[in-house]
Amino acid sequence: MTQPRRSRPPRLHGRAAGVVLAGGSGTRVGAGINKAFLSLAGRSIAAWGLNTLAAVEGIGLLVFVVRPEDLEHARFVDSRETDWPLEIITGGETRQESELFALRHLADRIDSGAVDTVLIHDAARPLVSHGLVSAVLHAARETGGAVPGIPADDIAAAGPGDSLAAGPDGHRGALVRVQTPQGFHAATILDAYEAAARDGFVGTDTASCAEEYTDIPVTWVRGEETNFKITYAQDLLLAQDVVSALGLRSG
Ligand SMILES: C[C@](O)(CO)[C@H](O)COP(=O)(O)O
Repeated sequence: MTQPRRSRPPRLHGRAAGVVLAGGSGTRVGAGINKAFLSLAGRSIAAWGLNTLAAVEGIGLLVFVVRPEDLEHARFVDSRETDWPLEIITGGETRQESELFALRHLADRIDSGAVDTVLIHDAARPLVSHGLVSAVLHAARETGGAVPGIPADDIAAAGPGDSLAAGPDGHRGALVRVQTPQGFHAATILDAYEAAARDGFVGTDTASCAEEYTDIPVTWVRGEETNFKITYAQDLLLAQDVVSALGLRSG
């Protein structure tokens, strides 16, 4: 059931921009529509992450990246499921291209200094916590780039180039399972994506492009097991269980 629409406070302050990516087909979940718009405890999967990012001090605007065929769904999320206005744009053929389009959408505000940091998040990770978004934002502001990660203790060894620069709890250089949101100094990551576009580079996530095209020592903060990505139908069932077990609500 959809929540009643609430009035939108004239809030958006802060120089960080949140970007939520729902530009893939998201069909492996097998529901016939993009998983980002499936319902999780009364709101779309995408709305959960959007509302969490919106609540974080320092995030001043939200860009929601969707496929052209999902624009109607996105407008519904904007008008009925989030309290803050979304800037809805259409993405590209790949994640890399969708990120590029989001950064270009912000380019004027990045150039003017109105946006200093960008946090890029998967719509398919609805249960990211306020604390984790905040931690990534703070770390990104300190170091230029930060991602959430969970040490992959079950993997025996990390080869050179497989690891991030530094992380918490003595896990420096450890191999980690990377999540989102991934936060970066805005002007640096915009330049990186423009350079990558010129080269035809296609990375797997924001950190991979940063590692290829910037000198930022991408650091990581401890991620959360509950911040898993919904890919298959069973992931949605798990998310529903987590929501009810932890008594979570969106917005
Ligand atoms: C960025 C990411 O969430 C890291 O785990 C993951 O690579 C996203 O994959 P997707 O196929 O672009 O959703």
